[in-house]
Amino acid sequence: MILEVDALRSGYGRIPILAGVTLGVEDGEFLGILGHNGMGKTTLMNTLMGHLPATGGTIRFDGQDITGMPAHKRALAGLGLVPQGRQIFPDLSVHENLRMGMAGSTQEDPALLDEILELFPRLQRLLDRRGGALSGGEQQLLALARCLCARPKLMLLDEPTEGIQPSILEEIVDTLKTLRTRGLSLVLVEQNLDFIAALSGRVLIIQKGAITGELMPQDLKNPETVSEFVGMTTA
Ligand SMILES: Nc1ncnc2c1ncn2[C@@H]1O[C@H](COP(=O)(O)OP(=O)(O)OP(=O)(O)O)[C@@H](O)[C@H]1O
Repeated sequence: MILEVDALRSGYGRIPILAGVTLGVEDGEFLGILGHNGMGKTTLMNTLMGHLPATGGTIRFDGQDITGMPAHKRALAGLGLVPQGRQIFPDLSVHENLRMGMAGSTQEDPALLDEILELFPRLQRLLDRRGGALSGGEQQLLALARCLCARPKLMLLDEPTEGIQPSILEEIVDTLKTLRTRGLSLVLVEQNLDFIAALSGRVLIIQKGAITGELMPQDLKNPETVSEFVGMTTA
């Protein structure tokens, strides 16, 4: 198992948000976590990455206990986060943003850059453009590509579909499927049912900071199941 999370707790100041999350991700698995606004998805991602301290429980990644490890060491160990809202550098070019993703290594690796641009042909044509001048979907592609520049074993992906047009969503699904064939593991938190169903092998439900159920991706096509488990109504 590449990730084992046991009874994980965290929050903001004295406000508890994660109330004991337990989950596991197999090597090469794509795990979806579905929940609507405010249920703790981003808090979970930030606690796994080490941007928020755990107040209880343990996180084991790739054979070691990383619960108290700082974020940059988790990144070196092979954990990558694509944050909600992308958080690319708006004043740097696409090329410079990608180089920032390689910051853990001492110099630019041209072979790695070529490998990544092959996965994201749209970015190839935009290399000199400022990050801030890209569309929302292009920024999401850049955020994904930048994360891959650190060669993560497990990628944490926080609501990538927010504000993105359908054609780019399809591109993102295809690219992630290619990465799955190359052995990447993924934890995807989302509220977009189609996107999470297209990529996940299993889907956990998060409600009020706890995992409350597990569905198979095909279950998400059934509006009754979704409203029963997630409290969401499908459009
Ligand atoms: N910096 C913060 N300080 C205090 N409370 C916060 C902070 N960030 C988030 N929260 C609260 O924590 C809870 C969980 O938020 P979180 O962002 O993890 O949810 P989410 O499932 O990712 O939702 P969304 O889709 O809206 O991002 C919410 O009640 C939110 O108001």
